[in-house]
Amino acid sequence: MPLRRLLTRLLLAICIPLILVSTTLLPVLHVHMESRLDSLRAEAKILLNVGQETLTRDINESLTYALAIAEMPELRRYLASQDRAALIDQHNSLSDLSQLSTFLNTLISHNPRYTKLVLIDNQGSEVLRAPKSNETGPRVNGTHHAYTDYFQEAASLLPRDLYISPPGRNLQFELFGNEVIPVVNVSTPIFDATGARRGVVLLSLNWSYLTSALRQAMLLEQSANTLLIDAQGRWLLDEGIPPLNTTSFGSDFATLAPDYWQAMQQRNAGHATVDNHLLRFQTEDIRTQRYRSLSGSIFSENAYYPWKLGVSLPRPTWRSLIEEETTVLWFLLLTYGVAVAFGIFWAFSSQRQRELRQAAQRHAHEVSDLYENAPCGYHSLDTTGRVIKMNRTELTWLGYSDEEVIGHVTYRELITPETRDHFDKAFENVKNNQPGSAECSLLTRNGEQRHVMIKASAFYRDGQFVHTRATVFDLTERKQLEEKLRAQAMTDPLTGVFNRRYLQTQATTEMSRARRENNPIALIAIDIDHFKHINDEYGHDVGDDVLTSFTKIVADLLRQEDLLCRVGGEEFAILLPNTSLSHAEQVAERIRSTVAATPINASEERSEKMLWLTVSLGVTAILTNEKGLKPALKRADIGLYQAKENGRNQVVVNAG
Ligand SMILES: Nc1nc2c(ncn2[C@@H]2O[C@H](COP(=O)(O)OP(=O)(O)OP(=O)(O)O)[C@@H](O)[C@H]2O)c(=O)[nH]1
Repeated sequence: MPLRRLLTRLLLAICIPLILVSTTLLPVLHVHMESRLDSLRAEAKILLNVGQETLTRDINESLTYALAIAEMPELRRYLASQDRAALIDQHNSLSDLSQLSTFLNTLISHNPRYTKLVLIDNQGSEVLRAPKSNETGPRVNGTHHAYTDYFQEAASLLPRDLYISPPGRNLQFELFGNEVIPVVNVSTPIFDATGARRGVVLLSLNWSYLTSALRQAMLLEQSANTLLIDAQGRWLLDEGIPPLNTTSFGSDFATLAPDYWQAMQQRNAGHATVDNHLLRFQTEDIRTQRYRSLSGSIFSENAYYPWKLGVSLPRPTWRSLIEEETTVLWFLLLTYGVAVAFGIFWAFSSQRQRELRQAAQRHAHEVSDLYENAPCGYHSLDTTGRVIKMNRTELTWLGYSDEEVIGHVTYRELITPETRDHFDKAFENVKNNQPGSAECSLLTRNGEQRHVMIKASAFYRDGQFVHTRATVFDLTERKQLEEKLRAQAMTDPLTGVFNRRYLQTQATTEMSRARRENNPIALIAIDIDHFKHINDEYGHDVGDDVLTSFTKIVADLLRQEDLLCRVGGEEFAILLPNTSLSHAEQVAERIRSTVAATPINASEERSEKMLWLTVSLGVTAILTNEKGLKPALKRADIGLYQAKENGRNQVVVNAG
C-alpha cells in the first residue's frame, strides 16, 4: 500500500510539474508562434505587393512599348503609302519596306520583351514580320491573319486601344532562340496622320521574360513560391512550384492543386493555410484602369480574367521554431527537468514527512491514551482553580462528562466541605510554585465519596503561572483495605464478634467515659457447658457452627452499645456500658434462658440434628477506679467458675 501510494505520488510529481510548466510555457510559445505567423503574413503581403508592382510595371512597360511601335511614324507612313504605292511608286514602296523591316528587326532583336512583330493591313494580310527568321510556331499559318482573334479584335479598336490574347488560350508557344517559350499576343490598330485606319500591329509578348521577372522579384524569400492563375484555373507561369514542379504554362492548376484553387477561388484577396503553407493572394486584372499606361482601353476575353497572383510561404512548425532557437529548447528541457526533479524530491520528502507525521500521531495517541486512561486521575486548574483539563479516569471517578466539568466548575466544588481546607492549602502552595499535596475526599455525582491523594505542581511560562498539573491517586480501596484489616484485627474470624484485644481497647474507652459520666458499667463472662462433648460427638466443624449460631442468639439479645466478644475457645464476654450490676444480671439470665430454650441445628452430611445448649455466666460490675479490665474479667471468671461448680446453666453474680 505505501509503495502504491509512493508510485502514485511519483506519477503526480512528474505529471503535475509537466502540466504546470506546459501550461505556463505553451502560451508563451504560442504567442511566439503567433508573432512568427504575423511576421510571415506581413512578409507574404510585402512579397505580394512587390509581385504586383513588378507585374504591373512589366505589363505597363510592355504595352507602352507596343503602343510606341504602333505609333511609329515610319510604320504609319509605310502603311499609308501602301495604297498609294500601288498607284504611284512601287519601287519607293519596296525601298521603304526594306528599311522598315531592317529597323524593326533591329528593334525586336534587341528587346527581349517581344519575340516578334507582325504588321497586318486592313484586309488581314501580313505586310511585314520582324524578325524575319522567326516564322515558325503553332500560330504561324501563313500570312493571312484575317480570322485571328488579335486581328479581328484590334481591327475594330480605337487608337491606343489594345487587345491582349489571354495567356494560355490555345497554348501559344514560339521558338525563341533555342527555346520554346510561351507567348501572349498583343495587338493594336494603326491609324495614319489623317486618322484613317491602316492596319493592325501584332506583338508576341515573351511571357517567360515577364514571369521570370515576376518570380525573381517575389523570390526575395528563398522558400517563397509565386503563383499566377487565370480565372479558369490555368497556370500562368512558365515554371511550377513545389511539389508541382512539372507544372508548366497553361497547365490546369485547379485540378493539379485543388486545395490551392479552392482557397483562392472563393475570395478576391486574402490568406489561407494550405498544405502547411501560408498562402496569400490577390486579384489582378490587367484590363483595369490600374494597368493603363499610355494606352486607352485594354480588351481581352472575359472568361480568362481576373487572374490570381499569390505567394506561398512554408508555415513555421513547433519543431522548426525550436530548431531555430535552440536556447528555447534547452530552456524547455531545463525547466521540465528542474520541475520534474523538484516533483520527485517533493514526492519522497512528502512520503517521509507523512511517515514522520503518522509516527508522531501514533505517539501522540499513545500519550493521550496514557493520559486519559491512566490508573490515576490527571487534571489542570487555572489561577482561579477552575478545571481546564481532566482525564477520563478522574471524570469516570466523579461520574461527570468533560463538557460538564471542563471550563465550568472549580475543583474545590468537587471536594467534600470537610476536606476542602487541605485542598485550599495545597493549591496556594502550588500557585506559589511549590509542590502541593492534599488528601481529600471527592464528591461523586451520585453522592458517594472517593478518598484521594492529590499531588500537584505549577506550570510556568515566561515566569508566569499558567496552570497546575495534578496527579490524583484514589485511596478509597486502600482505605477500605485498611478498614478491613483493622476490622479483621478486632474481630473473631469464626463468629464475627469482637475479639479479646478489641474488648480491652474498647473497655478502656468505655471505662473512662463511664468515669466521666458517672455511669455504671458491667461485664458478663459466658462459657458453653460441655462443649467438648459436642466436638467429640459431632466433629469440630459442627462445633464451629454451634459457636456461630450461639453468638447470633446472644447478639440478638443485646443493645447496640453492648459489646459481645469471644475471649477464648467457647468463652465469651459482654461489656455492658451504662448498665448496673443488677441489670447486667437480668441480661445474663435472659441469655441463659434463651440459649437453653433455643435448639441449634447441627447439620451433618446425611442427617439433621437439633442440639440443645446451656451456658454458665459470671456477672460483675466494672469499678470506675480500676485501671484496666483485668480485675473485672477475673471477677466475672470467678462467678463463671462458681456457676460451673454449682451445676452449670446458671448465672452467678460476683460483685467483688
Ligand atoms: N469446635 C470448636 N471447638 C473449640 C473451639 N475452641 C475450643 N473448643 C473446644 O471446646 C472444648 C472446651 O472443653 P473444656 O474446656 O473441657 O470444657 P467443656 O467441655 O465445655 O466443659 P465445661 O466447661 O466444664 O462445661 C475443647 O474440647 C476445645 O477443643 C473452637 O473454636 N471450635
